[in-house]
Amino acid sequence: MTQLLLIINPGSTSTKVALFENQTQLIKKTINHDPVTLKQFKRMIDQYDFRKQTILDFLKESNVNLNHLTAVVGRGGLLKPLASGTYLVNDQMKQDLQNAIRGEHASNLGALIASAIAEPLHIPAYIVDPVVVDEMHDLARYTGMKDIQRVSTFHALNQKAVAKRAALDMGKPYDSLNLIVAHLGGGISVGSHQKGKVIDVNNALDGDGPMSPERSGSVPLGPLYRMCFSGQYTLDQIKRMNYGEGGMVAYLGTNDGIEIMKKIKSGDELASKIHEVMCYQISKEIGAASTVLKGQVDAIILTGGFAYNTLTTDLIKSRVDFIAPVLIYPGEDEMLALAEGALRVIHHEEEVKVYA
Ligand SMILES: Nc1ncnc2c1ncn2[C@@H]1O[C@H](COP(=O)(O)OP(=O)(O)OP(=O)(O)O)[C@@H](O)[C@H]1O
Ligand SMILES: CCCC(=O)O
Repeated sequence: MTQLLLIINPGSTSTKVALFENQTQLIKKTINHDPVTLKQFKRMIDQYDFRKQTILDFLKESNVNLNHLTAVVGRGGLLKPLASGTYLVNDQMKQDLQNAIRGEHASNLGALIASAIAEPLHIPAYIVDPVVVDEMHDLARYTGMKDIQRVSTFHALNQKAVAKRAALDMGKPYDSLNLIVAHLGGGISVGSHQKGKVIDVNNALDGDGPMSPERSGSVPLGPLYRMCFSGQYTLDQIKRMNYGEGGMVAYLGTNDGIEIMKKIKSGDELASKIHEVMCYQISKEIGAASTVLKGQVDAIILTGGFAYNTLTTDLIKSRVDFIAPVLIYPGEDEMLALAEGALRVIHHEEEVKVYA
């Protein structure tokens, strides 16, 4: 039977919308949001009406008859730690997202907008592999500060989708392989996939791991806490140095990979240096992940927007290809992964999970 699925993927800089007939993408649009427009909204939830309207406008322009939809699928946000899978959007989930119980992120809007569109049509809304998928082993949860625990927050949807695609291309089941997946997007996460489970990963949102186009990644704690208590900065300013205004954008004034590549090609030495620093830090994180997997690594996978750049992938490759073959899957597979997650539960191949 034909299933018509509306897919909604809110990112920090854009909202991606697609319509799938079963596994076939019929239409897709990436609606890029002007940073000045987004800056007007204090909290992520304040963007709800704006983002929802842009989606509805696109569906109207594309003459999509909403009455023909079978389900709406959104990218899942900062919820309680969850097992990988497809979840029905329910009241508890919506309440937790509205209250941002685990923090602010654009993906928090995925379930809320999906549900608002699905409810009047009396069809289900789902999320798949939200950013809080937690398969971390016990050792990875500890830090040297007794009161601080590491939590799993990463590009779970794309990391899982691309790892499964690579496994298919390698002719082996995903759960028989050890893979290191580095998602190189606006944020950067490097996951250690051990036989189908992401047993360790840097927290891409919370100042852990390599710097990224718009995040600081890990910094030494001493200078950071002295800054925090110097009286010169507000909490909000410090947060922005870590998230949104940290990393490449702090040095180069832009988080746009294409613009950064243009700068490098035109001989901008600072751009070239900072790009090399980012690649060095990503390589170090991959090296660390190889110890998590005790050196038994079948492949290293580079994915996300920055994996389109051969300059980036070559620099990383030159430092890590002694560990395992490096495979490049540029961009993301998130829209198909969302559609497939919903189809698996619609076809009863997998049981739908309930958020509590
Ligand atoms: N062809 C390209 N060449 C260089 N950089 C690119 C290219 N395409 C995208 N990028 C860069 O990749 C980054 C975004 O990657 P991606 O879409 O994977 O991000 P994300 O973290 O999933 O989410 P968001 O889009 O919300 O930042 C941006 O810095 C973008 O400029
Ligand atoms: C938490 C993963 C998503 C991101 O880094 O934006």
